[in-house]
Amino acid sequence: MHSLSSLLSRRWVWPQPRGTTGLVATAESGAGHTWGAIAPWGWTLDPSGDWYYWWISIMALPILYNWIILICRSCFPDLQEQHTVLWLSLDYLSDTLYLLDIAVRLHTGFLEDGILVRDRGRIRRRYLRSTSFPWDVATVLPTDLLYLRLGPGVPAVRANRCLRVPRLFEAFDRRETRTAHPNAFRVAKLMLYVFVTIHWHGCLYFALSSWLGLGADAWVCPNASCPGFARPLRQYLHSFYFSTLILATVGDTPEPQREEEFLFVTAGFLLAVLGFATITGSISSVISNRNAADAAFYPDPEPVRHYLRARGAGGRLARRVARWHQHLRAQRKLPAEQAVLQHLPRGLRAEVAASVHLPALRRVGLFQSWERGVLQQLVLRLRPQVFGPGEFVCRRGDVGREMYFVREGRLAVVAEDGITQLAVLGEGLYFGEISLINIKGEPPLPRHSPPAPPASPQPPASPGNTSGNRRTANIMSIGYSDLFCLSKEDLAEVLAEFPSARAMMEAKGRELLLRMGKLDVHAEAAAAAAAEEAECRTQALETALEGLQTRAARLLAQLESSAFKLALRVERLECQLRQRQSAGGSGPAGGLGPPRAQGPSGVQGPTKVTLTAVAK
Ligand SMILES: Nc1ncnc2c1ncn2[C@@H]1O[C@@H]2COP(=O)(O)O[C@H]2[C@H]1O
Repeated sequence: MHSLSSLLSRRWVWPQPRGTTGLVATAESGAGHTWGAIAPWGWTLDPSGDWYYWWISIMALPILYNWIILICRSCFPDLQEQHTVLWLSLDYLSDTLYLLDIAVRLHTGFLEDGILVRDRGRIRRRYLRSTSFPWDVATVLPTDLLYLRLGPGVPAVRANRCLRVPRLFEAFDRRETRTAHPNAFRVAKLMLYVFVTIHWHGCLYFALSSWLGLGADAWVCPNASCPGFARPLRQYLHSFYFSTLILATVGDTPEPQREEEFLFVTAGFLLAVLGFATITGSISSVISNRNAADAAFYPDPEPVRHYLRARGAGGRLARRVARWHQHLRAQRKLPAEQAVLQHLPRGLRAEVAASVHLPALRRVGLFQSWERGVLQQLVLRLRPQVFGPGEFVCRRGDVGREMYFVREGRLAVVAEDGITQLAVLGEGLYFGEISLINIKGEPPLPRHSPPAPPASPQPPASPGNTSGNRRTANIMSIGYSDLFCLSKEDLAEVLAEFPSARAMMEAKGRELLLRMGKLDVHAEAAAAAAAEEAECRTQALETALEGLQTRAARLLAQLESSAFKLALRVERLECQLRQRQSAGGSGPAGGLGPPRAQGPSGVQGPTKVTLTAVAK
C-alpha cells in the first residue's frame, strides 16, 4: 500500500486527452523550491497543451455572452425586465468564469529559452506585471454595485465585462491553428463578426428610436400600436432587419427625417464600407490560402497544357495529361507531399510520413516483419508516383534506376507484342528490383550467411542474370496506379542493413529469371571451377618455389665452404712463399709490408670479405 507521504511527494501527471502533458501537478513549486506536500492549487498549465486550449475555448462563451446580450438588454428594457433572474444568474456565472480565468492565468506556465517555466512564483510575478493583468481586473470590477443606486434595469453598468475580448481572439487563434478546416473556421468567424456588428447596430437603432419616440416618423421603429410590435422579439427582428439593410448598403430603408437619423444612417454606411472591405479582404485571403494549399499539393496543369499547345502536341496526348491531373485531384493523390513536409525537422517529417504511409507499407510482403523505426527511415526515401492507364512504368532493355512498390492499382507484365499480359501485379507487390540487384546463378549455400551487399555500385553484368542492369520486362499500368518509387542507391543502402530482405528479393528474382530463361546457372559453376584451377596452380607454383629455395640454400652453403677452403689454401701458399723468401736472405719480402690483421677464423679480413661476396 502507498503511504500517504509517498503519495504526497510524488510528481503527478494528470491524464491528457491526446497524450500531451498539458496540466501537471507538482510537489515542487518549480526549479529549486521544494514544498513539503502538494498544495491543492499546486498545478500548472502548459500554454500549448490541451487543457489550456479547452479552457480558453470555454472562456469564449462568457465573453460572447457579454458582447451579445448586454447591449441587447440595455437597449430593450422589456427584455431586461422580463427575465431578470435568468440574466442575473448568467451574469454571475460569467463573472465566476472570469475569476477562474484569472486563477488559470496565475497557473499558466511560460516559455523561457524554449523551456516551460513551471515555477508558480515566477508565473505569478510575470502575470501581475503583464499588461493583461490590469485589463483582466478591470473586467471583474464589481460595477454591479451600481445596481443598488440605479436599480437592476441598467445592465450597461456591466459594460466593463466586454473588455475581456483579447481572450476571445486568443481562443479563435488557437482554434484556427488546431482545426482541420481552417478556411471554414475563418469564414464562420467572419460571419460571427458580421452578425455581432449588425446586432449592435440594430440595438443602437432601437435605442435611438426609443429616444426619438417609437413610431414618431417613418424612419424609427414602429410602436406597440403596430400589430406584433408590442413584443420585444418583433422589435428586435425589425431593428436587426433595418440594420442589415443599412450595413449591406441595400438602401431600401425609409428616408431619415431628423439630424440624428441622418447621422445614424451615415455612420452606418461608413461602417458598411469598412465591413465590405474587411469581408472582401478576408474572403479573398481564404480563397488565396486555399489555392496556395492546392498548389503546394498538386502539380499545376496549366504550364503543361501551355507547353503542349505551343509544341503542337494536342489531341489525345493533351487529354491524357488533363485526365492525369484530374485524377490526382479527384483521388487526393499528392505526388509533391515531400515538398509539403520539407520544412519539418527530419524526425518529425519521418513520423508524419510514417503515420500516413505505414499501413500501405505494411501491406508489402517484404516489409511485414520490419521494425517501425526502419520503415520510418525507409518511408522518407520513397517517392509517390501515379501512372495513368496504358502508361509504361518501365520498358524491357532500359537501364534500371529504381524499383517500385504497388500501393494501389494494377499493373501488367507485358510481352514484347505490347498486348499479351504475362502477369498482373497488385497492391502489396513490388517490381523492378532484378536490374538493380546482382542476382547470382546459384542460391547461396545454406551454411553461408546471406551475401554481403556490395559497397560500391553493381557491375553492369552479373554472372547469373544475363540481362545485367537492364530491365527484363515491360510493366504497364492497367488503370491508375499509385506506386512508391525507391532509387537504386537507396535500395542498396536498405539492403545493406537487411540481408534477409536481400535474400528474399534475390530468391524471387532468381525464380523469375529462371522462368524467363535469363539465368545462366552454369556461369557461376564455371567461375567456381576456374577459381579452383587457379588455386591448384598457385599451390603447385608455391611447392616448386619452396624446392628451388631449398636448393639455392644448399648451393650457397657449398659455395661458402669451397671459398673457405680456397682462402686457407691461399694463406698456406703465402706462408710458404714468405718462408722461402726469408730462407733466400733479405730481399723484396720486406716489400710485402706489415703483417695483415687476421679474422677470427685465421682468414685475413679482406680476403674473407671478397670470398664471401663471391660466394653470394
Ligand atoms: N513474369 C513476371 N512476373 C512478375 N514480375 C515480373 C515478371 N517478369 C518481370 N517482372 C518484374 O518486372 C520488372 C522489370 O524490371 P526489372 O527487370 O528490374 O525487374 C522485373 C521484375 O521485378
